Amino acid sequence: MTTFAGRLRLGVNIDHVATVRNARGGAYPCPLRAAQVAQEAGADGITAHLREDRRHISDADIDGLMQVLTVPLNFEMAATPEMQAIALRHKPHAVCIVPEKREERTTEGGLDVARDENRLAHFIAPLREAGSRVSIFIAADRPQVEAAHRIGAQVIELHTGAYCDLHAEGRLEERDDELARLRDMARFAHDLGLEVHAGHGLTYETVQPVAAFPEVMELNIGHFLIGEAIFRGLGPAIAEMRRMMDEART
Ligand SMILES: CC(=O)[C@@H](O)[C@H](O)COP(=O)(O)O
Ligand SMILES: NCC(=O)COP(=O)(O)O
Repeated sequence: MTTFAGRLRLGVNIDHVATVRNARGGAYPCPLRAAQVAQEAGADGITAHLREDRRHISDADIDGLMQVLTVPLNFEMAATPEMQAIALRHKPHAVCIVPEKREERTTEGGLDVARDENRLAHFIAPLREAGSRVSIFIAADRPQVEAAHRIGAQVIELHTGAYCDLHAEGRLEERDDELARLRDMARFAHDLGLEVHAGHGLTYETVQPVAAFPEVMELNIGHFLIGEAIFRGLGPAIAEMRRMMDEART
């Protein structure tokens, strides 16, 4: 039987507060302060991606988040020994394994779990044993969902970047096709027993159709909210996203 538990959670990604800070190399704006504001504005969790090149979030940011957060940390990382050691030291609530390329501007696609199944199964086992929920960031692609399930992940996060890009480019038929793929894979993953999250590139214009999928338990949203904070402040920007998510779910 299909069951859907709890309200849709909002994870606020604070990476790009660190991007602005790092543009000048100083201490502000402070990602920890952003996390605290996000918590107060209704974020159910904080997401931070410690990239191998440390272009935004730093090791010290992760240390600080582990100390100050009162909501769960979703620690995004590449499947490398260095990142595994950091995750095992901190034991965050959740670890989301993402693909990473030095030359990319942002996370361009989902992880190819199907191609790297054996290695990834061994890679995530100790993270699960340490108590972190393991999530895999993938495209809306059935073989990838099946492979994520086989390796023992508890969660998948569906990459919504393609859907959002197609919307921004006005390619509306293709956008709707991608949205249909996201909906089908959310359903399929849920029926396999995986918890389903989604995120990347979501905005006020694109969030509601994804928030309306009953199988989706969490959305992770960052870049747009940090940009919107310039105009209305971080707390109000998050509160409006929260309101739109709730509206889509009713
Ligand atoms: C994995 C993911 O979607 C987010 O971490 C997003 O990538 C934000 O970080 P970047 O902008 O560095 O890709
Ligand atoms: N995993 C997606 C995420 O954390 C937020 O992505 P974005 O909203 O910064 O593109």
